[in-house]
Amino acid sequence: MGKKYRRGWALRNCSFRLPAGRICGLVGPNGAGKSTLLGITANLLEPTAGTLRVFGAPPESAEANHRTAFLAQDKPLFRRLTVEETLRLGRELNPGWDQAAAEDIVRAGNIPLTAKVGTLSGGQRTRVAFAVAFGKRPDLLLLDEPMSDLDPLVRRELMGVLMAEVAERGTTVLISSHLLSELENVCDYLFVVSSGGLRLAGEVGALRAAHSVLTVAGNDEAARSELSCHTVVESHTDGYRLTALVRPHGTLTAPGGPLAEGWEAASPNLEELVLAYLRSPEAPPLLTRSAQVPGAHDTTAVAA
Ligand SMILES: Nc1ncnc2c1ncn2[C@@H]1O[C@H](COP(=O)(O)OP(=O)(O)OP(=O)(O)O)[C@@H](O)[C@H]1O
Repeated sequence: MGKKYRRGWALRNCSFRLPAGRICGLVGPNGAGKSTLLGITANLLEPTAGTLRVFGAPPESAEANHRTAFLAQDKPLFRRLTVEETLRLGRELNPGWDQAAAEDIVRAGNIPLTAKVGTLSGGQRTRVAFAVAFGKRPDLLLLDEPMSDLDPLVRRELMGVLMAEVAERGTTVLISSHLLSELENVCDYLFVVSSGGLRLAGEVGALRAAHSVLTVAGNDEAARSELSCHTVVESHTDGYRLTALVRPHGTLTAPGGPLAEGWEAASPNLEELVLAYLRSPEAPPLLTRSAQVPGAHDTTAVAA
């Protein structure tokens, strides 16, 4: 699946799958194509090439629309409506609407139902947009940098609501964010995009297990050449230690393994993994088996 704007391709040759029931972090630098991917999934944009399927159906189908809720980056709400009227609109547009769930989220922020949306702070508006998205009781929740204007306590609270919802209902979530530490706590699946292409996709645990952070004292060519039997995603030095993120081939630390004495190996956290791939656009992409679309070319499957 791909999307071309007048300036060029925003996404290109994106064939991947997001299995249903996952909470997937969508990560990448500014302009990588994250909002474009979410917009196509939410049926606000059309792909230029290839196809995207939501629950196996086209995004424009009634089924996909009915089961999907999208919280866009700019949280579009009608400024002249009151909070109460906004929730009523949600109720009228969505057959499965859960008024109690939506009102609970609004009330927890002490937002009067009679307040006009245009008079709310940015964070309060985000809370109302969250309430509308959750009130829909979606099977797929698309969140585009949802937490950026929220204070830390509210972030934690709404993340808690998100986790409870997902645990209770098995909702599939695709959430874009630049806050890697926050994603690490909630996501069990990860997509890393850069320059319109997918770099990493799969279960966070499997992606971490497929990589190692290797360090060694010094900074010489000999040390770098010892890494050549592995796929080196990225390496850097602070002048004293060489650090590399690699996809190891074979056992690293076993006696007689491919690394000489002095090397230390550790499992990367999500932040180390993402940063290494973003720093090295030339590193080969990695999709775990569950993220691949078997036999399909230029097809993206969400909640499949
Ligand atoms: N309506 C548009 N017209 C032309 N180009 C666009 C349009 N929307 C996005 N683009 C371009 O497509 C590319 C991807 O943009 P997109 O908004 O999907 O990135 P993003 O990963 O969400 O970025 P950010 O992290 O800054 O929100 C960028 O180069 C952007 O300039």
